[in-house]
Amino acid sequence: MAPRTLYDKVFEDHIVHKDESGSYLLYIDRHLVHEVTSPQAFEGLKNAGRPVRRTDCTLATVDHNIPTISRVNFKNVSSFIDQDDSRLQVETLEQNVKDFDVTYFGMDDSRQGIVHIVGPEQGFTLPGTTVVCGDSHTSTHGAFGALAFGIGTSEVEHVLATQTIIQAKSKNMRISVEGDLSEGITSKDLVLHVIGVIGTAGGTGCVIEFAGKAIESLSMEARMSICNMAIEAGARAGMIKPDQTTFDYISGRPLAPKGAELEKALAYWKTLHSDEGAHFDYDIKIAASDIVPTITWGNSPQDALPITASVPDPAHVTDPIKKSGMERALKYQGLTPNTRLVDIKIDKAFIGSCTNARIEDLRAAAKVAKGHKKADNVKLVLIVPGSGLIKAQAEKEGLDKIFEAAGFSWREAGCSMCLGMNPDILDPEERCASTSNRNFEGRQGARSRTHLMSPAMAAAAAIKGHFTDIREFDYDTSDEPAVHIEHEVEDKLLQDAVYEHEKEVIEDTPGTEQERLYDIPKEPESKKAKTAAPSGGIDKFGVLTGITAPLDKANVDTDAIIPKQFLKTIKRTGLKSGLFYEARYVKDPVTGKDVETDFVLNVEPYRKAEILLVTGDNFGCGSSREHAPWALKDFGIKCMIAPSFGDIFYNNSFKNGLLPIRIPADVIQSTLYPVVTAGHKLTIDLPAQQIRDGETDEVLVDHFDVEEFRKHCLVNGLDDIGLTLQKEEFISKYEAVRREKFSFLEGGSKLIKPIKGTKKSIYGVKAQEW
Ligand SMILES: CC(C)[C@H](C(=O)O)[C@@H](O)C(=O)O
Ligand code: SF4
Repeated sequence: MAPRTLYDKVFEDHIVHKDESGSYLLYIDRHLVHEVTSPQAFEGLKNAGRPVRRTDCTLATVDHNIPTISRVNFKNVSSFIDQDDSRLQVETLEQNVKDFDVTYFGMDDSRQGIVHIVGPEQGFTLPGTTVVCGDSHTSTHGAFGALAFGIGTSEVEHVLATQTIIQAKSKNMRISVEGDLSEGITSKDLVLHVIGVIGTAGGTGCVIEFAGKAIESLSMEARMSICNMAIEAGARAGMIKPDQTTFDYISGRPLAPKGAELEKALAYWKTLHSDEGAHFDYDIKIAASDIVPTITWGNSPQDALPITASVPDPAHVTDPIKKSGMERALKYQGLTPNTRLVDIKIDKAFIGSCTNARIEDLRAAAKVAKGHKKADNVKLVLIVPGSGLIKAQAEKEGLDKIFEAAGFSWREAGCSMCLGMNPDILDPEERCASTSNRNFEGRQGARSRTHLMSPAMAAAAAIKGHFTDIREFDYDTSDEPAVHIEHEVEDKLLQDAVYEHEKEVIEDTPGTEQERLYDIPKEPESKKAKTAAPSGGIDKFGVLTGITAPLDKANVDTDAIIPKQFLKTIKRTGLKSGLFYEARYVKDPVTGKDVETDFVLNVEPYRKAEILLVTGDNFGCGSSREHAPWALKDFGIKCMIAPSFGDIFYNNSFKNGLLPIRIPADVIQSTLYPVVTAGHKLTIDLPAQQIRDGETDEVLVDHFDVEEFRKHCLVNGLDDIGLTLQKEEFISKYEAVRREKFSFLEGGSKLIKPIKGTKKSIYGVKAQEW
């Protein structure tokens, strides 16, 4: 057999079926679910009378919408969450997990937390598995050597119904970080540096394997931070080969295999590495010694600079798209070119998110905060642990006390100010030192200004009141040992906790030990997918002649296409007014009402545009929110043309009957843009894969690429869940083989019983006082 990459191996081990057009049906081992991207998927199942195929492969928690204030008085979601739409989304999930028998960690369960923290923490995420979630940062789980990627809501429904996903094979990219990281340099600096080098579109169409000595010497927490941000480099997924560090992390976790099954798993996991001589489409080398403390200045994660640098000056940029992008970012961020980064003052700091809210991150921040107080100009420092268990662990180590003594605010677990779907947001023009992963316009609140950095750097900025080079920070080293917990001690704590919890589960579960641990709970025959209703169908796409709106911008993220406040709906429609909301409206200072700007879609004739012609790369990057294509569709857009698209957005568009077309930037500039700006419509002929001038019928693009299977579905208006269910025979066959070969994956989340209402932490300490 030819040498294969880590990605090739995991991909190939999950192929259920390959059709003639070259499209694959992949089996999904682990499906994580949260409240924002699941309501419409469960609704779809209900409408079609479909069950969740593998409840044991599905695990749900709640994270985006929940307040992070103390839960001392928590009774239930209805009385605890004030915001109506947030409450509705959480309540809808709670109803759905009951209706579909999905294991759920709710707000009264100390295992609740950010979905990407909970999966690994429970041992649900395992090497060599396929992991999906309706969330772009699912790439996090790739740190275990899993193939993990974000999906849209239609795909969530597809996975719930069929336990499979339709996929094209991505390209292989390797980023090797050679040598040792310098003292004080963290995984966050490393990943920001990498994105600064390859750009936010650098990984488009690829799965990135992070390799090299610097990566291998990192802890699992640090590896997760890196894979977490692979999506910010535009990649489909990030992966790191599993090794002893991985196996040690997994061992003893509640859902990890045990005994003979663990031995069997280890034998397989040890084969998961790229073979000598395996082919990589792109092979990038980075010297670890080049990496210094890194922070972002603009509105894209690629706007990363060493802390020793100054704000860039657009006067030195020649490329017109880059120059105007830079000018816009500087204006938005309220920055003056050539100001030293260390001279920029902050208003708030946020230490949290699925990138940096693990115990190691909190320890790093506490080490900096110890013995200090936040600066007077800093109004708020939010410390938001990634899960209830991390919170409990931090409290056991006394980190909460260190933070409180420094004047920081110690909170309950959730996504919090990373996205601000809950009440934790910045006020307009406030500047935040943030450990999250996205610095998009409006990300942390309308007109908010975000700068990404490591936990230690964010804590140092909070103490000093301005960005600070952590290498020059004055640590209170005399107290350091009190904060630093030896790994062995920590591991022991975790092991005890896990076993204690597991005993509880096993005692409650009938059957033999082997059955209890490894058997899939039997679905009643009547609930099997066979009963599924026929395909629902999508709008057909044939030949479209439509008004085409030009959009002269690169890296348009899905946060910009549809901001977070519109994600709280539990429906797929009604999003028209939210489309490009921040760009289309400004608030009238007197009346407080929305007033239209001169954004292209507010101008005639583009109010009736059906096609969007984007000149810059990477349209629809970032978040997996399917609300972006829903909003475009609601507006009337049916086709988007751009040099490249964010992977998840590209997929989501097809699922909704929208056609994204990739056309090289120079062809757009030289051929399409002049026709469109001259006021001509375009004709998109999908069957012929051609673009013509809508007025003269002149052929402008003789051939554009589109995968055969996607074209087939679009032209015929086919719903792919219906199509996949016709492949039941292949799915069952794969499952039979999987039961033998990967027996250590059986049982999944059903090995844990929901312990709703429990006040007990698995650490055996009083984690929360509710
Ligand atoms: C809500 C969800 C769709 C979104 C994502 O996909 O990333 C969110 O987690 C984010 O970080 O923007
Ligand atoms: S990126 Fe932020 S909002 Fe998205 S899952 Fe992670 S913590 Fe939550």
